[in-house]
Amino acid sequence: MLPNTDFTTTRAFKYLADHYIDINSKSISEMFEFDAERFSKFSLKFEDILFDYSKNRIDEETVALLIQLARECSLNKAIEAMFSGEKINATEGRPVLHIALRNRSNTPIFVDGKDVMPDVNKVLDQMKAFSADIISGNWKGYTGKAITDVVNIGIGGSDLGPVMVTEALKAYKNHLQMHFVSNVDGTHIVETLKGLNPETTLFLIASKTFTTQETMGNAHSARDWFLAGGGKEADVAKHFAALSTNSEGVSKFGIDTKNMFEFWDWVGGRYSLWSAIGLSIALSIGFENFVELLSGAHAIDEHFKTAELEENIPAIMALIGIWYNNFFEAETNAILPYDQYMHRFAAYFQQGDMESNGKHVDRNGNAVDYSTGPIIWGEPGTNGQHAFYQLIHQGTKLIPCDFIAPAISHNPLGEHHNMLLSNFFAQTEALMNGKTREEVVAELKKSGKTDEEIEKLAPFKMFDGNRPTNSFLLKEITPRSLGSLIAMYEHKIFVQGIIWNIYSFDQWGVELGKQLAGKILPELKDDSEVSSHDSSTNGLINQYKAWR
Ligand SMILES: O=P(O)(O)OC[C@H]1O[C@@](O)(CO)[C@@H](O)[C@@H]1O
Repeated sequence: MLPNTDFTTTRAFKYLADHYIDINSKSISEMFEFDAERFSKFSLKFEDILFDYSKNRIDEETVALLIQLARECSLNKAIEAMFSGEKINATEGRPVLHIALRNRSNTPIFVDGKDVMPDVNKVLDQMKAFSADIISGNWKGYTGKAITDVVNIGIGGSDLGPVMVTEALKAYKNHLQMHFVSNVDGTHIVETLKGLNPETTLFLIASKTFTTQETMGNAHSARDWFLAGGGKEADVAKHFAALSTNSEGVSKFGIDTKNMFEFWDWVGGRYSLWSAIGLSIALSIGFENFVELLSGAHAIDEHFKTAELEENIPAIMALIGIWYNNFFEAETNAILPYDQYMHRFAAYFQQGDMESNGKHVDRNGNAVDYSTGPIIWGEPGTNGQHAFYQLIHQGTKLIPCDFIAPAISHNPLGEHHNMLLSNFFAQTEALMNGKTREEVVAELKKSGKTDEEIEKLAPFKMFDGNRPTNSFLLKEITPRSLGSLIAMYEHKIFVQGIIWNIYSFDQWGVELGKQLAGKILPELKDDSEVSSHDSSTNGLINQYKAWR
């Protein structure tokens, strides 16, 4: 069982509340001034990833108290419970074992007395063979042509992970054109299928439950498109595969279950890219690179399981996040990858983090009286600098930021990477140091402004600084390093959920909207006036009917 501690009643919490006053009496830049060793004290390296957390509003006492907090919340016991297959997803009665999907050491992991690894490896072998067939052109469509385009149809965890990884690892892609359809808005599938040839298109219907409205709607439309384009019912098996836990639903849809790649209910949707859901990744970058991705994540799993908390990167990430979330009342966390290929990384962790820890009830079923999951957002650098960095630098909200960058670009072009990285380094420095009034006045004087102009302008050009950031510098974004980075964030989410005493692996909050949509859909079938809702919903529906 998971521990069940109210972290706000721990001694560490009380000490941290007192320490908050102390840490606010000094700035990050002052702490650097007084400690030449600060960078080495507050940075960790894992293989070719440097995690620098020194530009935070912390000192050694902060870190010690945060680690004490983790200990008082029995974090290590919780880690052990997850890795040993305990049913820690208690409201669904399931283990949480995405770590088994990438368990490259093949140590047995038991669920209900059965080692799951043989099944995991069986599906990996099936993915390997299938990927090789498609990539090599051995697999032929109904007119005998090789597959050229792959369309993954899925949403949430059945889309965001494959999209993020295939984009982040585009430098490793082969000749196959990858497409992703997720939204039930007809535009998404219509625009995606434009220009595709049914003879050479493979559809992956990615759905853990095989019941999700958007995915099933798009899957049926894809099949209609295929049949309208010349395919026959008998040809569906050559152009459709399913990635799911629901074999009954798959065969009911008409997909040959030999083209079904199964996974299990102990894989959460937002943690499923390592499973059969990752088939589009393997098709795009090759199975060997997919295994490298798994291996990178597995290396972090071992690190997370064994490293002392003081050197445990996911634990430190999580604890610093709790420091800002629960003591500085920071409501959001920005993830800012300085790499264009990583443009969907923040979006991926919007689901990963917010669907895991966006909870208001603790593990006893009681409403919490403290803040839980942060709002995750972000865009690649340097674009964000021209969009929302004004608020991060001079706004009234504290926004802890994670900056991520590779030292080596996959597209070295002149000075571009130096320009990109100069911004990566400068932004965290600027957020920390700010700009004092004296510096502003000196600058304005030098530019020839009069004293009166300086007096007027100075307040607007000052930066109070002391705005915290983490920096992740990767040697290069490779399948392995990306796998490690994703796993770091996954385990950060786990640690925060344990300390907030919430269940991070169910998602009951997504059900109500779906239920109400299911009630409204039949009302939209005809043009009769609707009056079964509040006046706003009735008004909106009836205007929709009048206009459509
Ligand atoms: O993979 P599937 O079963 O189609 O679910 C898709 C997504 O829908 C959810 O909102 C759950 O309903 C996400 O948790 C999940 O990743």
